[in-house]
Parts: sequence; structure tokens; C-alpha cells
Amino acid sequence: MTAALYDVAALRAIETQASARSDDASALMRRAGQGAWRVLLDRWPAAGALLVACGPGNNGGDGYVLARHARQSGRDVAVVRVAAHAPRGELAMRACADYLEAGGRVVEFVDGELPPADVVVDALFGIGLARAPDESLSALIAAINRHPAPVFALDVPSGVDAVRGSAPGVSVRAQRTVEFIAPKMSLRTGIARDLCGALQVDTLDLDPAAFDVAASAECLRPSDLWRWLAPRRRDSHKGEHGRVLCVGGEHGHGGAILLAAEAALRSGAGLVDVVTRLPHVVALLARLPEAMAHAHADDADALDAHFIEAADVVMIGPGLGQGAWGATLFDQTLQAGKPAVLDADALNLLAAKPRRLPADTILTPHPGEAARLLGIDTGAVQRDRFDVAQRLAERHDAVVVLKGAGSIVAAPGRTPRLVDAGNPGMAVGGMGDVLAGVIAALRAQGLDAFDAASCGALLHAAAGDAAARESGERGLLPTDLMPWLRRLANPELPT
Ligand SMILES: NC(=O)C1=CN([C@@H]2O[C@H](COP(=O)(O)OP(=O)(O)OC[C@H]3O[C@@H](n4cnc5c(N)ncnc54)[C@H](O)[C@@H]3O)[C@@H](O)[C@H]2O)[C@@H](O)CC1
Ligand SMILES: [K+]
Repeated sequence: MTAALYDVAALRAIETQASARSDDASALMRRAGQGAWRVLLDRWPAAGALLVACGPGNNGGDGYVLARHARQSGRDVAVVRVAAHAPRGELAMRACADYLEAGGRVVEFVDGELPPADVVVDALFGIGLARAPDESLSALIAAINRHPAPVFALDVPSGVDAVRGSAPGVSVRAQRTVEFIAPKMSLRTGIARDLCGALQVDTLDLDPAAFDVAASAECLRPSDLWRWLAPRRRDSHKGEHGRVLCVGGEHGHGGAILLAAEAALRSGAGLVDVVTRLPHVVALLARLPEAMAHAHADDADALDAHFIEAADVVMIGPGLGQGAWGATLFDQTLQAGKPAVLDADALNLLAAKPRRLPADTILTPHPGEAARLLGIDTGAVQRDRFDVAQRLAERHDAVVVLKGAGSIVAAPGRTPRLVDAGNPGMAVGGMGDVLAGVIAALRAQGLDAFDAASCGALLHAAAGDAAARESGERGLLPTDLMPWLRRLANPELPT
């Protein structure tokens, strides 16, 4: 079963349901602080000296509970806090009082460096962060990040806005984060994915009935691939595995369309046609004789209608350019209304001249292309990735794969999906071309647009992870994914 992810509103609803079943308001905080202490002990058993940075709300309260357990276990503990942000809420004040009563020590942070410690626990802010940290908090966060000890964040690395998954100001960079109650969708995409370090969830032993809240997103892991990639029928033929038309590769960009075509074949497309510039045809056939490559020479020439008629799916964009050649091919390719995958310059052409797209078109923008499509800047895309993916899907009535760390698949009226795989080695030219080819091949093999986009993004990320495990992230090339696409597109094979 795939894992459910939640937004902050859903988490608050779960918390409310759980609290309504208990007459002890502080029970959840006690479990959170104690659970986090157990994680710390498990992860850093030799840690003798701890610094616990506590904020004014319930996240700080969790920190005081942890600090009390650590102290009662004989560790050398100090709570660090900014004087102006001492505990405010009733629960946090009580947790602080219990810590002090147990002989706990509090250090007021003014500026400069923190004292030595084996682990720094970050309990400044959790899901309640309401704005960018002020100057004094920013100085404390910067000192935490400079500290040589590993940083262990409670619920959310402080400074990350858990509603949107971005950081409005300075943020703690954790080595490990323990989330309370349920996994948050926002922490698994964009910059938050980096700031959290390793993520783990503590459900606080809540009654399962408290989780009677709809998931806000669905988390896709490589083990989900079998959902969409059943073994083939023994009597199937190439026509049943779909024919993909790949259009692109303006002068100087022949590699992009080659990568897309090869990825489509390695992901199981039965037949692949490529329409590209004449000089690329020779190179393409030399590397990939299985593709059927056709030269499209003149800017104004009509594309041979046969290619489009024969295709089950058209994939346009890699290396297409935005000149007359690309723009004419873009118009002609979309005219027949075939299922389409639009990538790269096809997205830029769409941004420049919005148009009605064939039903169930798949768009695969990176953040820059998404920004152009919405007329906003790239920073605004990254500040709220789930929202942007959904808005884009609704604006174009299309399926959208918003690429980047933690790719998001969105479609109108559907619960979004998050791809929990992939690595920074994949941030290299040509990776997106591979993704477009993979998605087109899966669509041609009969998956609907939302599933083809989901399965394709997952297969691509999992292949990238497998290739990185083999030889590392730095220097990873899109062509390194090809054997892994094939391997992982057959999940019935023993691992
Ligand atoms: N949701 C739950 O069921 C549970 C929550 N717990 C903890 O409680 C946290 C949420 O608690 P809260 O809602 O109190 O939120 P936080 O503790 O995250 O912070 C809210 C407090 O910080 C202040 N604040 C927000 N942004 C600020 C800023 N930039 N500068 C200065 N002050 C700022 C607010 O005014 C408020 O006092 C969770 O993240 C988790 O750690 C746990 O105790 C366990 C149960
Ligand atoms: K925190």
C-alpha cells in the first residue's frame, strides 16, 4: 500500500481528534518528547552532552520534555533559548517548569558560538512557524548550523514553513528529523527535502481512528512500480506496446531527442519514430538502430501526416528550439489531438502562446518552465511546489510533473502524488529528456495520463538512484539510466 502524506491542516485535524479522545492535554507532548529522546539514544548512544534549542510553542515544549529525559538519564544537558522567545503556551510552560524542577539548566543565547555538545537538538519551531525568524532567532539558527555536532530536529527543521515546504528566512539544516503523528507532504519536496536530512516518523501511538482524515498527497516509492508494470502477455506483439512519435532536436540539440527516444525504447515502447533535423538522423541511427528516424528539413514544410496518424502518443520538446522550425512542428504535432507529452521548448512555446491542449496532455516542467507557464519567478515556484503543480494542472487541464527534488505529479481533481526517490546526481543536462521519453512510452503502453506520469517519474527517479548507488552521484549521466530503466521496468525480476 502506498503511504499517505498530510498537510498541516490535516495534521491539526488528526491532533484534534486524538486530543478529543484524551482528557490529558499534555499526553501527546510527553510522548513526542520521550519518543524523540528514544530516537536520539538509538542514533547517538554515546552522546554525553546535549544542547536543546527550545522555542516558545509546543515544539519547544517537546524539546523541554526531551531535555528532562536526557537529564534524568545522567546526560549533561543545557536548554538554549532566546530571552524574547521563552515558553508562551500553557503546555510548553508546564514542560519547561518540569525540566527546571528536575534541575535542568537554561542558557540564554545572545550571539556568537554555542557551547560544545555531542548532539544539538532543534526544538525552536515546528508546524507553527508563522513568519521568517527575527534577527536574534536567525543568529541562534546560524550558530546551530555552524556547530560541529550533528543536528537533530523535532518535527520540522526550524525555519521551514511546513505548510509550503520552503524557508521564508534562515533555517536549521538537520542531519535527522523525527516527524510527529504522520509524514508531512511539504517536507519531501524542494529545499525542505534537503534541510530535513534523514526523515523518520513517530506516530505517538495514536488511536488509528484518529487518522480518519483524507490523505493530502500520496507518496510513491520504488516498491510501487509493480502497480503499473505487470508482466507482459506471452502473445503480445509490438503494436500493442505502443508507438511513440518523438519530435525535436533543432540544430545543436540532437542529443536531447536521441535520449528521449532511447529512454522510450528502454521503457518498453513497441515502436519509436523520431522527427528531427537531417544531420541528427545519421547520428541517431548509429546509436539507436531500433528507432525510425526521419529528417524534417525546412522550417515551413508540413510534417508528414502519416507520422502523427501512426502514433499512439506524441512527445514533443527535447531540443526543439523556439524558432520557426520548432514552432511549426509544435503546431502541427498537436493539431491531430493525439495523447501528448510536452517537455522543454514545447513548454516554452506554450508559455509564449497559450492554447487549448489535447485532452489528458502531460506537461513535464522544471521549476523555470513552470514559472514561465504561470508568469511568476522560479523562486515563487519553489516556495510552494504542491500549490504550483496543482495550479498549473488546472490552468491547462493537464497532468503536470513538476520536476526537481521530490517531483510532484498533479492533475485536476486528483490527490497529488510525490515521488520519494531521485538524487542530486540527476541534476544534469539531458535527464529531463529521458523522463519525457519514459512517460511517453508508458502512456503508449496503455496507462492513463496520470498513471503514466506517476509511474514514469518514479521509474526515472528509481533508475537514477540505482545508477548512483553503482558509481556515485557526481558524474552521473542520463545514458547511465538506460540499463536501469529496463531493469526496473520489469519489477517481476528478482532483486
Ligand atoms: N500537532 C500535534 O498533535 C502535536 C504537536 N506537537 C508539537 O507542537 C508543534 C506545534 O506547536 P505550535 O502550534 O505551538 O507551534 P510551534 O511550536 O511550531 O511554534 C508556534 C509558536 O511560535 C511563535 N512563532 C511562530 N513563528 C515565529 C517566529 N518566526 N518568530 C517568533 N515566534 C514565532 C508563535 O507565536 C507560537 O507561539 C509541532 O510541530 C510539534 O513539534 C507535539 O507536542 C506533539 C503533538
Ligand atoms: K524544530
